[in-house]
Amino acid sequence: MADITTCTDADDLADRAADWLVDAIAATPGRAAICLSGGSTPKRLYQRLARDPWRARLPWPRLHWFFGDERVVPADDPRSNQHMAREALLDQAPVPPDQVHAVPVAGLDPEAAAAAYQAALEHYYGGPALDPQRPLFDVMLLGIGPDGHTASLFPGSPALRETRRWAVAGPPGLEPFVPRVTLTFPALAASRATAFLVSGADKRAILPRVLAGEDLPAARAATVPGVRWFADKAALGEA
Ligand SMILES: O=C(O)[C@H](O)[C@@H](O)[C@H](O)[C@H](O)COP(=O)(O)O
Repeated sequence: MADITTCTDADDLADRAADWLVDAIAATPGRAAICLSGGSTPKRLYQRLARDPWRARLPWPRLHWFFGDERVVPADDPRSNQHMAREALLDQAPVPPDQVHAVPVAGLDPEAAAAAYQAALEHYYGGPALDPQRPLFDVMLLGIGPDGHTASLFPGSPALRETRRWAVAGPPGLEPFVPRVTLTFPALAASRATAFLVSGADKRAILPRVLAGEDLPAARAATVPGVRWFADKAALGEA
């Protein structure tokens, strides 16, 4: 049975997810890696983390920030996940700049960006092989698209079959139709704690399909033990 926190609305979802994240980090000793989701839903959560009470409760000097996927556009492009996260959180809080590990899209070559991100992940982790006893991330935040994608793992994408690399380039599956870099299932699964944030009536059709375990990327990513769901009533069809 899915562990779903039913939230009144997008603001309540952001409050509850922020509390969950702060508690998850408090339970993690030492350096901690938070992998941010893109899209629009998480923005409210990120804005909350930058302000009290959550700001005061986060151990900023020991936090490292990663991205579950990125649109291969300039870092200052409004479609960039890095751009959204910096505006909402990373440039608004005491985050050491070298602890933000954005997908390197500067050259705008998706394959090169994926390879560079893979190298950055391996450098942070300390090697190229994931140890199930030692997760890569401490917190993984994910969303679901109306087609059942998560990160930039879209239905039918070759990236769904990747078992070795942690980050790959891939085609867009939905707006914005720009090339993507995405974490793969092995990387998404390598997290101590995982939460899906699902808000809005446009998720009303896809959410029950994902929760039912249909063959969809978000459903596969949600098979990790202990996954949490924060969904508002609009997405649950209760509003
Ligand atoms: O780059 C992206 O778009 C995200 O990583 C993507 O996986 C997102 O989580 C879903 O598309 C849901 O997006 P919304 O939260 O905007 O509905």
